[in-house]
Amino acid sequence: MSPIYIDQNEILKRYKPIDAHTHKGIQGHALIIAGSYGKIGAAVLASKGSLRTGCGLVTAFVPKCGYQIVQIAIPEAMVLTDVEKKYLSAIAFDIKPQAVGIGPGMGQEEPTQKALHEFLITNNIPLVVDADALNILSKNRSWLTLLPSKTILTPHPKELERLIGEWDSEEDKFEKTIAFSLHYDVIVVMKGAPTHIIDAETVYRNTTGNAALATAGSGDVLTGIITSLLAQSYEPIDAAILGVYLHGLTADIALPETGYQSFLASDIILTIGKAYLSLENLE
Ligand SMILES: NC(=O)C1=CN([C@@H]2O[C@H](COP(=O)(O)OP(=O)(O)OC[C@H]3O[C@@H](n4cnc5c(N)ncnc54)[C@H](O)[C@@H]3O)[C@@H](O)[C@H]2O)[C@@H](O)CC1
Ligand SMILES: Nc1ncnc2c1ncn2[C@@H]1O[C@H](COP(=O)(O)OP(=O)(O)O)[C@@H](O)[C@H]1O
Ligand SMILES: [Mg+2]
Repeated sequence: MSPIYIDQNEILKRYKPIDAHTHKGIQGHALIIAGSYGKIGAAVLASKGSLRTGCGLVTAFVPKCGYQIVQIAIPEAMVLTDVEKKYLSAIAFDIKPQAVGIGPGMGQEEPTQKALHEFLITNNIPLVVDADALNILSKNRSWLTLLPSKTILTPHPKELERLIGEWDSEEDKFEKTIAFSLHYDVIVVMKGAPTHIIDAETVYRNTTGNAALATAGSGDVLTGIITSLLAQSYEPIDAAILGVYLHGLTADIALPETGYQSFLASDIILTIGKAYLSLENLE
């Protein structure tokens, strides 16, 4: 297994500069399904990450307790609420998003597990699956076959272990993840230092990012970034590659100002603009 390095060359092959005549109606609508009582912040971080990455519209689907929080934290986002107060129990919406990001801060209550199952049975919108949605799938492995082809899964190492089982070496970890990607026809973003992306037998290795990203919510923001790119019509593999690269690049750009310790997940969101601008300068 020799990886393809995700560097400036790989990014410029994939990056699509903005069309001067675009408008919010064709710039992509991302739906973020996330949050539970005490973890509405995860929905806020993912939704804000989506908006800053350039999709035209973002809707957050959250439990009722998240309504005011998201509206106040992000006036640009629209909010739909579940019937339940503290957790998700029935995922229903009458909008037509081009991509859905599901899982950050969602918890694993029984009704939430059922809601995810029912959503997956009918959903055919391109999907990013993270955090508790991954943990629920690990507990209900037969539901993995319901994922649309080339769904993007974004596990951190513990979530990956829950999905593929324990590994006894790095090589074994990659072999198991490749087998998983092939079996379920999904893209696996193996988050870490560095992050690898597995698309069937192809392995990509990211070249951006640093230890400043070891902070609460940085994965939630990545989910928002990749969902936004997917909503903007990037192919799933390109959304995963560009998303992971931009996410890491924000930490590299911000580091001289924040240092490792004081960097927050919100700084990723604030620095996405500079990360994009650095791509424009490369062209
Ligand atoms: N502000 C918020 O609302 C936040 C909500 N969050 C949500 O909280 C829920 C729980 O997420 P967690 O990831 O904390 O819980 P998990 O139980 O999935 O993961 C934590 C465990 O994984 C291990 N781990 C994590 N990253 C690792 C790495 N790079 N290498 C080795 N081990 C690693 C940790 O040591 C720990 O044992 C998720 O739904 C998540 O989205 C978190 O993102 C934190 C912020
Ligand atoms: N030391 C590190 N170097 C580079 N990237 C890191 C490091 N630690 C964490 N990250 C990145 O930060 C993100 C953490 O995601 P995750 O663990 O899901 O966070 P959370 O669930 O709190 O949002 C991943 O994208 C991971 O690759
Ligand atoms: Mg996470």
